Amino acid sequence: MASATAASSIAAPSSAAVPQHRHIWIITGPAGCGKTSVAEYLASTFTLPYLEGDSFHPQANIEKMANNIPLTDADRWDWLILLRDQAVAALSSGASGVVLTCSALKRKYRDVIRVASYNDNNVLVHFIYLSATQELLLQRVHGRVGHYMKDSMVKSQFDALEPPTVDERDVMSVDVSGDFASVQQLALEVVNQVMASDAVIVQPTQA
Ligand SMILES: Nc1ncnc2c1ncn2[C@@H]1O[C@H](COP(=O)(O)OP(=O)(O)OP(=O)(O)O)[C@@H](O)[C@H]1O
Ligand SMILES: O=C(O)[C@H](O)[C@@H](O)[C@H](O)[C@H](O)CO
Repeated sequence: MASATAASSIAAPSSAAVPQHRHIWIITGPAGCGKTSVAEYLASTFTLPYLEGDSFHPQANIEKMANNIPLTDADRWDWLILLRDQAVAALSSGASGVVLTCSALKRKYRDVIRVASYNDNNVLVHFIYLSATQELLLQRVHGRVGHYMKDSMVKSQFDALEPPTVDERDVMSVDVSGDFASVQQLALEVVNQVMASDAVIVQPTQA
């Protein structure tokens, strides 16, 4: 039978896993892949600020998309730089990480966000790419109500898309063909893996 002694009943100070970096988590993929629900889930699970990339588009971009006109590279540059600046600002305000949604369809768009870590060695950028077929996203966008982006725009998103390649080592791909709960679980596993590899174990200082 275990018996607690006076000495063993005093809890020893425990070691702690402390992240070495601050993290920008970008949830990416074409319209309708589920960026919003994954981002909200991760932000609430890890208590991080959440930036909805679409809400930073200038009105001219929203009007184009609402009128079924795909954005060009020129339409996106300033928006991408603004998203990067907003993410960096969230970290500068003291957050240990920030979750950002951004379609980031092309490699050069992802490169714009990557600059955040070139400018600050304490910052790591990670892309969680929500992978789906065009057919599935057509169905999901078709079923969505009250959004300016209609299913007629899904094809143009895939035309522009440059799916991340294996040499983009900061990208983790998540298959979103499952239901909400299973997609959220896959995204959670990805974040947990990165956080585990970034952690150092800090032993408590002895009094
Ligand atoms: N795993 C899922 N299973 C079923 N439906 C889903 C799933 N994920 C998202 N949806 C639905 O698909 C639609 C598109 O999802 P959502 O708006 O989150 O995508 P998004 O990537 O944020 O899109 P956008 O870039 O256009 O803002 C929504 O109606 C959402 O409820
Ligand atoms: O780069 C783009 O073409 C845009 O960011 C789009 O992806 C939309 O903002 C989004 O899909 C809204 O539905």
